[in-house]
Amino acid sequence: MTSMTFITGSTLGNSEYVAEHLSEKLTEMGFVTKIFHGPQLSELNLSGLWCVITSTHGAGDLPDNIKPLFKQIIEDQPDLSKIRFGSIGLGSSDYGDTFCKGIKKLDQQLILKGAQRIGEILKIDVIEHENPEDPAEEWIKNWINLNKNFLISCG
Ligand SMILES: Cc1cc2nc3c(=O)[nH]c(=O)nc-3n(C[C@H](O)[C@H](O)[C@H](O)COP(=O)(O)O)c2cc1C
Repeated sequence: MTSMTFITGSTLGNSEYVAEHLSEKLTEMGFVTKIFHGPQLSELNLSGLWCVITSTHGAGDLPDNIKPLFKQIIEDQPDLSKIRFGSIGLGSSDYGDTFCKGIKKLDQQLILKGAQRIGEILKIDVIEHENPEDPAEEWIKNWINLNKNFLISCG
């Protein structure tokens, strides 16, 4: 059975709802999922599939609950080369240049530490999408397809 780790950063809960929704969908497809809301690096298995979902707050900042993980990734320099991941950002285009800047920062650090991003970052504009779960569900179906060969090799 394939495992998927969801990691969220959230202030108001929207990113957490998206993770919970996607986790349910993947469970229906036979995945074993785990969700971590603002985890410490030490809690995470540094291999396999990750889906990182975070909003942006302040002036392009990550939410407070995922700042410790972001800092640990920069400072502890973990080897993330056994991770394949997807990135989802929630933000509002009202914020102009800082639209979805949080996920861009985190995504960049994961790649710098050797993790391989599959597919493009999904940036969900909450102005356009009253239910961010909808574009996220579409995206993850495509993302699973992009990982098909890897999933087959996992058995
Ligand atoms: C005080 C505040 C600052 C925000 N700053 C940004 C920002 O700089 N860029 C952005 O894309 N969205 C920004 N947003 C929008 C949030 O990212 C958006 O509302 C998102 O759905 C919140 O998700 P969450 O509940 O998971 O934190 C901001 C929202 C608030 C309330």
